[in-house]
Amino acid sequence: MENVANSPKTPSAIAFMKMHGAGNDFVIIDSRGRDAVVTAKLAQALGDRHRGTGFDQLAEIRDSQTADFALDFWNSDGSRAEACGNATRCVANYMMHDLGRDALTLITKRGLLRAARQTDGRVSVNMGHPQLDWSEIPLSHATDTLHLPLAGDPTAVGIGNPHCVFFVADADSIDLAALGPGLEHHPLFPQRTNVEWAQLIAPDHLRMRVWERGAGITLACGSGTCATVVAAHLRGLTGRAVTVEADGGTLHVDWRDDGVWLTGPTAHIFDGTLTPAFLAAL
Ligand SMILES: N[C@@H](CCC[C@H](N)C(=O)O)C(=O)O
Repeated sequence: MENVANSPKTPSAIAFMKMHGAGNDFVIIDSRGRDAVVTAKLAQALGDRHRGTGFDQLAEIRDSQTADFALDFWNSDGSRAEACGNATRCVANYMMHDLGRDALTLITKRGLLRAARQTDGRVSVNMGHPQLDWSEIPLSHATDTLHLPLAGDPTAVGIGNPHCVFFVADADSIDLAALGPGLEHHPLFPQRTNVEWAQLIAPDHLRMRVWERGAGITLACGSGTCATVVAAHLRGLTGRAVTVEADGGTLHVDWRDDGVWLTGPTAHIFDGTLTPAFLAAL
């Protein structure tokens, strides 16, 4: 991918939107009708909460031949992500307003996804079928993904991106900053992993906290919420339709025959422009 600062095609200023879904916050750049402008360097610089805008993920909207639009994701450390449920819901809502529709399709590294606005204004996305085989998640070697060979007996689930889900008695007592980095970089996960700690409240209700790969502690994680409900159901703790309380808000997951549906609130907070000086300094 070309470097923003060095590309002759790079706009001298780049417009962006700031959005969040249950406190999981995003910068969105709409690159429909032009070449992509986001690079790892731009994501890293912009993700700095003091010298940039700060965000958990940066998403770039692209033209697509096969869906209403395409979406690429970067974490705040500059790494790419295959999936981001909450950013997908936020962008889908913006695009549904833009296109005057209540439903649409989009393409991510995860594949073709469907999104729809509910009558109460919440936005749902079908995140596809979960990956349960060690090689798909991926793990570094063949092992039982329902009971990983790690202290705390977590479950691994792929939602296009890797997740490691622990079931604990009290999610609020977990020191995310102390445990997250070691698990994210554990050799069992060759592409690193997102980590969730979930507490059972009822068979249709969980409390969940998260350490995100490439972003650290975040207030919610859509794909992590999907992975948690899949893991909880497979371990016999919950049904397939579960409300999940994250630190930043409430999300709902329904694991249906056509895939895992994630539903929740979205918010468009403000719009801004990256200045020529910021872009030139990259
Ligand atoms: N916030 C996300 C997940 C973002 C990507 C993740 N950090 C990764 O690297 O896989 C969500 O809402 O799904």
